[in-house]
Amino acid sequence: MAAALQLDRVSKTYGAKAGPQLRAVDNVSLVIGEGERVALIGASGSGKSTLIRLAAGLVLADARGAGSAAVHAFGMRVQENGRLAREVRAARRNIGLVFQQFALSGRLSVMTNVLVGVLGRISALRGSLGLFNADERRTAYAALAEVGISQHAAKRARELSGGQQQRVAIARALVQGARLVLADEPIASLDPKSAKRVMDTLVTMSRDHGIALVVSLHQVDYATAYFDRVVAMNGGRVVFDGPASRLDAAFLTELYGASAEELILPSQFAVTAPAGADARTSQTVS
Ligand SMILES: Nc1ncnc2c1ncn2[C@@H]1O[C@H](COP(=O)(O)OP(=O)(O)OP(=O)(O)O)[C@@H](O)[C@H]1O
Repeated sequence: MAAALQLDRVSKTYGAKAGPQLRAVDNVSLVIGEGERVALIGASGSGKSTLIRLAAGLVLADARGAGSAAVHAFGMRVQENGRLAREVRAARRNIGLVFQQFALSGRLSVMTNVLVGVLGRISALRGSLGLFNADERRTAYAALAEVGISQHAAKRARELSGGQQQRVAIARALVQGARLVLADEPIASLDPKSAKRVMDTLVTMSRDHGIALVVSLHQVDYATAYFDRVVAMNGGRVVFDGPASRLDAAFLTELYGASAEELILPSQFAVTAPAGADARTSQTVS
């Protein structure tokens, strides 16, 4: 069975060759299994967003010679050797994005934003005219109900709170039929209650539909409460890949440096994962 996501020797260097260069991601190889849930943690600037963008083919990896750097999703090539693959569109159909920057169209209705999820499956003409059929509308409404915001279906997306907008993006991924969801800091700038709601929704979606989930997070307590597997980055490299239970305070303090206190110790609020979300359920971080 092909992995949901496979990164092979992927690096990303920013900056012109002549000028100062910064290696945001440094030779990362990673395999995420089907239905697996992984939290990506690390200090600001450690490369989490760049890695997620590389996985989605939104950022091109450094070219390093034939076959040396590649990204595959469900066995389909996303990019290879610094170029987008020919089959990238097909590969992306399996990948749902919950990103702040690629969020919603604020002036369109919540329903229409969710229906964008079907665009990969219907003709460009029907999509551009917004001619969605009754079945597609029913599916979109069901997805909104599943994430708990169907009552807002007719509102403009910009009228919703940040957390509700993230849940619209999750509904869009469901309608898309995504088998892997990449969420880049989905709870950054949300209040604790909304953050928990969004995390609950993501993990429940993953569990109920067998969707693999990769979530970058600033807050370590959410990573340990919701995820079995944690990947930690530092300076563009993967410095830890294993069960959340193996993360200890000394490692985390080193990982987060000066910001450790604010991000790890002590938590201002208890983070409790939904029942059965993962191995470390109902964990209270103190
Ligand atoms: N488009 C870009 N051009 C130049 N440098 C970039 C670009 N995007 C990211 N970087 C740099 O690459 C490094 C990694 O950034 P990235 O956003 O991936 O880190 P991050 O771990 O997601 O950080 P944060 O938690 O603050 O979002 C940083 O030093 C950042 O300044």
